[in-house]
Amino acid sequence: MMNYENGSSGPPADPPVSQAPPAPQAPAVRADGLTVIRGPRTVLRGLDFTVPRGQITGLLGPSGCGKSTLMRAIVGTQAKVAGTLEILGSPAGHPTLRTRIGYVTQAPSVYDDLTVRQNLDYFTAILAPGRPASDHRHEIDRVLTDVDLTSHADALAGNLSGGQRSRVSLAVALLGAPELLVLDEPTVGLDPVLRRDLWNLFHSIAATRGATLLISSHVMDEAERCHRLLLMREGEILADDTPDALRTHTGSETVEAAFLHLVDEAATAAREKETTR
Ligand SMILES: Nc1ncnc2c1ncn2[C@@H]1O[C@H](COP(=O)(O)OP(=O)(O)OP(=O)(O)O)[C@@H](O)[C@H]1O
Repeated sequence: MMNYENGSSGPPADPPVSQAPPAPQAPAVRADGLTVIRGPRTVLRGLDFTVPRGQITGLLGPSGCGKSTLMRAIVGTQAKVAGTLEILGSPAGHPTLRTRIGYVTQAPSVYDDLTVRQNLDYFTAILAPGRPASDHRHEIDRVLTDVDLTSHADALAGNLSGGQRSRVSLAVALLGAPELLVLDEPTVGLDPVLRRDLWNLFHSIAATRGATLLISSHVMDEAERCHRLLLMREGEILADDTPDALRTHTGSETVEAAFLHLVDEAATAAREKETTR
């Protein structure tokens, strides 16, 4: 005999298809005790941080503090990585991440003797081997529009300006609509107008595609353009916060002043630790 609880006379209504709450989406990056050794040096020392999805996180710190090393670890090209490093819910370097991450290194990786479109054709063929070129056309047109290079599609990459070549590299990274874009100092050496245009492009990529961008820079004024910041120094994370919160917590007017405040604070804490030994 059926036993209906709650006093109703009929059978219970069908349960919802899934009563379990949706699993929270893993952050774009989760690091726990992340340590990297390069040659004789410990370059990253036990980093703990997360990078949320759908936002622009700036990775800022002086030259040599370990920004590129951290990015290499995130994209899975760095050896001697210890601790936990999860990217989009999978361990860094997992083969399924290859098409989900776009990476632009400091040196634009484009072939000078190919046109912009030929470069994109070539990299698309690597990303999706075996697909006929006609299938890629729409996507290549889309990334050319994204980086505003449609009118230079048939120019030889070797004849482009530095800023245009950087944008070709970015277009290559955008192929396949990756969920995470890792950009290593993409604005270095560019004039202020190009830098502004690139930052506008980064914001439009985050807003229209919902992509996560991790962008390194050693120019502190670029910090103000990020949703969140990871401030690094000598292989450690000094702060992980929004630009507003950083300024407020340190009583500083600019992120640069906040950074210097945190450096001084860390030095004082280290001295105190030393004298209490
Ligand atoms: N192949 C290597 N072997 C040993 N040490 C290395 C190697 N490559 C880099 N390093 C060291 O690791 C540290 C971090 O370098 P990394 O390139 O990550 O810094 P960065 O913050 O990206 O610097 P920049 O802003 O100048 O690009 C530096 O002190 C550097 O000397």
